[in-house]
Amino acid sequence: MTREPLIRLDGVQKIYHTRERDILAVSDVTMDVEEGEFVSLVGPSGCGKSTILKILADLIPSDSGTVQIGSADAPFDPSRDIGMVFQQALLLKWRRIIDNVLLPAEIIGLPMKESRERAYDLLSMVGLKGFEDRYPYELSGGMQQRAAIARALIHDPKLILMDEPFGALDALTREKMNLEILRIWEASNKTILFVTHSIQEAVFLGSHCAVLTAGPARMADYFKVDVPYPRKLSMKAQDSFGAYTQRIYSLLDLEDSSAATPQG
Ligand SMILES: Nc1ncnc2c1ncn2[C@@H]1O[C@H](COP(=O)(O)OP(=O)(O)OP(=O)(O)O)[C@@H](O)[C@H]1O
Repeated sequence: MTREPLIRLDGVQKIYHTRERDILAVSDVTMDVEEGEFVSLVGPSGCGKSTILKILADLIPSDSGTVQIGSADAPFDPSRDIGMVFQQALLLKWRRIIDNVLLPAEIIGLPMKESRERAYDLLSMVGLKGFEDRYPYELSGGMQQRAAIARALIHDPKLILMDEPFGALDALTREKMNLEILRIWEASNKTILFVTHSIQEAVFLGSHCAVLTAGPARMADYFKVDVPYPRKLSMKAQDSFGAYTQRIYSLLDLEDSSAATPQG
């Protein structure tokens, strides 16, 4: 028996209606995401990446096509089963780190004793053991983003949506966080959809890559990245890795499209 995908998008389209004009933000996005996958959504600014995450989070409706998350056997409730991480950590500056991590649990109304224990475990998992009682201003940008990741995991969601989570970090911290997020993904067994502008980051992290193009917004490709985990930064120098980044450069018209590309 084949397992149903966690997410099934089929012909999804989104048009924003403004006073001046209609904006085709997403045109015909089709993809299946199996539980436990790490899917990178890569593309230029304005190609509709955030719009896709908003549709998945049930924050906005799509205009046509099918959006299915979960199944009759495994129902999915966006308010409980999704954790979100944004470009900015968005921690409440008057709350200690532990209390920031506990915020979604408080909002949903989860039992506090168990949640507090889980928050300590998560902060340890993201490398913030010993920083539980600090305030956000006492942490670096990378540490704040780790706290935001712990907060996204506190209610044990099935799906993590990450919108350019490392976009505001310096290059070295970003590479370190790339390794961290893979470690957290492997330890937590979650399904992750990860939006990025960085082609290198998309390939390095993803078990699959969805490539979106702007003008008009459309899904140009969806392929499996056949590079084994655990991934190491040195893998970026491998031919197979380069072939995947080349494939995306070609799709985005950033490179000579005659270069060889792997089949996914
Ligand atoms: N609420 C809105 N009303 C009108 N247009 C919108 C709205 N939100 C997004 N858009 C437009 O839809 C298109 C896709 O936007 P979206 O934010 O999804 O792109 P993106 O790929 O996430 O961009 P970026 O990488 O710059 O964050 C853009 O042209 C944007 O201007």
